Amino acid sequence: MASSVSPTPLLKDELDIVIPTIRNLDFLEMWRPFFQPYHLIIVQDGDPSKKINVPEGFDYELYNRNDINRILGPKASCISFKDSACRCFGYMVSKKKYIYTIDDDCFVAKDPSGKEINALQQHIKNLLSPSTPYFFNTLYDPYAEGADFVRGYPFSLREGAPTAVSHGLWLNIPDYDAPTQLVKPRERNTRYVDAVLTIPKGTLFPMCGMNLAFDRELIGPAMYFGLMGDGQPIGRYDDMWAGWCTKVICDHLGLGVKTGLPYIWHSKASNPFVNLKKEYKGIFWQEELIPFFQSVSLPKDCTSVQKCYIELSKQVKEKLGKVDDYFNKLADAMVTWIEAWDELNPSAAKSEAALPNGPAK
Ligand SMILES: O=c1ccn([C@@H]2O[C@H](COP(=O)(O)OP(=O)(O)O[C@H]3O[C@@H](CO)[C@H](O)[C@H]3O)[C@@H](O)[C@H]2O)c(=O)[nH]1
Ligand SMILES: [Mn+2]
Repeated sequence: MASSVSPTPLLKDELDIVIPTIRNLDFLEMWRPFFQPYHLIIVQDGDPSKKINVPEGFDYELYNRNDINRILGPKASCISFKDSACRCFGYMVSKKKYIYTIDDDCFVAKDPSGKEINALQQHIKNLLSPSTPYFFNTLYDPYAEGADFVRGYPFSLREGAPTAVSHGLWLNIPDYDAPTQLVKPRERNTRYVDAVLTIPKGTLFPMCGMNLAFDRELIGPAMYFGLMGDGQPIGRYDDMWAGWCTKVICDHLGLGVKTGLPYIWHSKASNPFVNLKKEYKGIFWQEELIPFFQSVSLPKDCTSVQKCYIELSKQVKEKLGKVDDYFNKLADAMVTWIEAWDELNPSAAKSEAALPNGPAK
């Protein structure tokens, strides 16, 4: 039987919540019932002299730009400034097995019955149950209560693959790109789709960083949110870049990526004109980036996330450096990120991915 009815463990000592912010964190009041047991890692972006108020009763550590520069020294150059991409610093300094990252304009959503959604609990459920990247289950998540593998699903594949990423969605303000926001300024997402899907092996997806959880030990070093914001020619492609790198590495290492439940309520539409300026180059660059990631092949001796990521950075430099010099800088920053990661996580740096590479190709 694929589904299990045991209660979802809290994992309160195994999971950190990472929040990038330029605002006060009053949104936490609404999440208190779900987030209070957890340790928060707050990455304060922008002016480090600004005081960020954290509501009473939360256990947290807060890092501003001065802290990032102090901790990483010259390697701080790989952490974006004045962009939510800075959140990946929180992934690096965490010591926990799991990460949940959420934006400070995301609130508790309600399901169609009116019940408040504990997004964190659903992400934990998603991460603790296997994925099915090698064969699509038409009844969606076979490990969910009340579901299973359907007839014709090979029994040899029903053990599934370890889940590395749980990608949640958003009610109200959808994560649209600027052109779509401009054309449909009043569109709101009111559709609650009660499904969790594994993204099939060999398929990329647009990963949004607003409501995202992942197994830091399985895939953490791939979750670099790139060079965005101040001094960079592009923004709002931080999570996209991380998602494309993560997916090709998950496919290579035999790990799964899920998308769907849980929903959060995204309350604030960012300015579409500001977003257009940030996204502009990305909108045509991605027509070259996607074929690149679709054609990425990682050698068999890339048996750890770090080795995969370094190999990927070489291919980025070789194949995307000619698209724009930005990708030469990004490829170098990818290496700096891994160096910084391994410096802050020395024990993990030595561990190899002890995971099957999925069924023989
Ligand atoms: O310079 C900044 C701007 C914002 N933040 C913090 O990042 C998140 C997201 O900010 P916001 O909600 O204003 O922006 P969105 O357009 O909704 O962000 C989504 O789009 C993508 C941006 O790359 C990403 O998937 C989502 O984050 C908030 O917590 C801000 O406080 C920041 O740190 N620095
Ligand atoms: Mn937002």
